[in-house]
Amino acid sequence: MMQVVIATKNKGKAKDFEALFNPFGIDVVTMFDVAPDMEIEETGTTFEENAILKAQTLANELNTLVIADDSGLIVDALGGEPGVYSARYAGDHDDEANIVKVLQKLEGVPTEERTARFMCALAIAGPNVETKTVFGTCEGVIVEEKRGTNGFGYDPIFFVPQLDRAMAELTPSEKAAISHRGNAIRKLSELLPTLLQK
Ligand SMILES: O=c1[nH]c(=O)c2ncn([C@@H]3O[C@H](COP(=O)(O)OP(=O)(O)OP(=O)(O)O)[C@@H](O)[C@H]3O)c2[nH]1
Ligand SMILES: [Mg+2]
Repeated sequence: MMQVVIATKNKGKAKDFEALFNPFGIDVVTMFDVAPDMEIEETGTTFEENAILKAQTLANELNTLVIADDSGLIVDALGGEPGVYSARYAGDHDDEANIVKVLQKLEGVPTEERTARFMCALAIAGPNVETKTVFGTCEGVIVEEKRGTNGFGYDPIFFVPQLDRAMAELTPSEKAAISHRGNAIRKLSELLPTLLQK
């Protein structure tokens, strides 16, 4: 079976990538499988910088083609926070604490001002290719209470007007069809055939 290596240690992201790649008969391999002890410090100040950093570091280590995802939530009323620091906004990878912090900061903010978007930068790096980056977004509104149990991160408070449900109320394939990650992958897939020929 064909496989793609993703430079991630986030199990929620890995599930998103499975929903995106498995329908094409492609297996998803993560750092848990190929580099469980490796820690990549995200020192960049943009999604793009961190995605490139993660993709190149793992690609150099494995000498193979690697995709990395750096992503986050941008809330307009919070001046773009939590942004690049989404995973560590309240506590390090503490999804529940991160949600509580966003909801507290938005207390009293009316629905029409609770607009937000998920951003995803995907970088692809490998031994014989020039590193490439693509971006995907998904527009939404931050609701006042959690809804649904699917997905990860901020999905329970991210309402998708297009589907009239929160991201955490979508099935993995429904999320894949509209998410920032799905939109970025669809751009990357246009580049993949050229990249893989090199
Ligand atoms: O509700 C969400 N649905 C999503 O679809 C989503 N995508 C990103 N995020 C948030 O942004 C952080 C990424 O930070 P991030 O790119 O550094 O990833 P990470 O540290 O979790 O894993 P890794 O890939 O770096 O190993 C994540 O932890 C989440 O808080 C999401 N939240
Ligand atoms: Mg990270």
